[in-house]
Amino acid sequence: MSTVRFATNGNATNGGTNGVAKEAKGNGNGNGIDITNGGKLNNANPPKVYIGSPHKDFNPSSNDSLDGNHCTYELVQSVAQFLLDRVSIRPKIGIICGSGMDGTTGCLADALTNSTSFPYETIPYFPTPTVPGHMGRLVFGYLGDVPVMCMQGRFHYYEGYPLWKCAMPVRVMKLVGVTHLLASNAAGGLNDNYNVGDIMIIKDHINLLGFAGNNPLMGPNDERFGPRFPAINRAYDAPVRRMAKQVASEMGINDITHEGVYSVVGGPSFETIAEIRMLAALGVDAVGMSTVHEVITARHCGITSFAFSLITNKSVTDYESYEEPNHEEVIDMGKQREPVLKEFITRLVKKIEADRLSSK
Ligand SMILES: O=P(O)(O)O[C@@H]1C[C@H](O)[C@@H](CO)O1
Ligand code: HPA
Repeated sequence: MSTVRFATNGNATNGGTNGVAKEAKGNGNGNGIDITNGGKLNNANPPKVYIGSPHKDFNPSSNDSLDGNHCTYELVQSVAQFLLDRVSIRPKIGIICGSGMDGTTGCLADALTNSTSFPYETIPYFPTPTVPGHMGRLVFGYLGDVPVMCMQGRFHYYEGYPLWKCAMPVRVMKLVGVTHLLASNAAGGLNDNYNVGDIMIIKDHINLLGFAGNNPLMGPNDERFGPRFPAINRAYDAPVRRMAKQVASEMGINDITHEGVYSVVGGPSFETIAEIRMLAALGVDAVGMSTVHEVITARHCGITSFAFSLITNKSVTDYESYEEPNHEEVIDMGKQREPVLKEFITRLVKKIEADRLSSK
């Protein structure tokens, strides 16, 4: 595996030859309006849409930057171009590894061959993960002969990033050419039939953060990514879910594989007993702190999405219980299940690729 260390975050040192430094400079006044033209709109240089900027007048005076509260299509494009300039493979499948599956050793990303790896801090404008167990590398390579790009570590709302920024790498995937997203996560199991170590294929979600008025698509919308009001009722692709169930049968792990509803909470505190009981009453089978913002962002820009949870702990529903969930058990369970999950994902990736090529 080769590791690329070209530039520190936001400071591309390539002199603009790959479009990164050039794009990052914007037009000098930061709003896409040609001030040499009496402030009139210049059609060749339409105003930029500052995605994820619910603040002020959507007209930041500084250069485009992910440090502040805004981001543009052009900026995401420049990040994608930065990567495309440095790798030769063109993956159609993007993978996001959840807690415990993205550690330093034995993780899925290590299974990639002919790989090139970018620590997040070397990718312009990329956030950096702060959670133990989330390594923080973007790895391009082949998984069972299929080209993929793999996020070894993701971003959570509780780390302090707005949701659009947590999900920004999904938009980078889109502009790199990805058509299918596979996301994994660690989750607490609410369904009585689930055991620790089981896999839950996500068939739907309840976006509790969205109920509270927080969504990765909030703020101005750039139609080049997708529509203002995207449908999300078919977010978890049925054919890919069928393929995943087929994989589970082939691997002989049907008894530990389920299909269910995932709900996202903001974290980082785990849930109270009353909250778990409420979620169970709502029909939630597993609860976690990620994935939903990524899938919404992926569906918005037309990426076919699949996600699954590894049940790393059973949610506590009993006031008499002395059990407490903790992050260490989450990571331990991820490590224990690593070989099974690696096989599961590798086989699924092969099926998706075969299906993609046959339906061309
Ligand atoms: O990134 P995921 O959703 O796998 O991580 C879960 C949620 C928290 O980040 C952490 C709690 O232990 O695991
Ligand atoms: N709750 C929320 N997130 C989680 C859990 C949980 O019980 N386990 C792993 N991630």
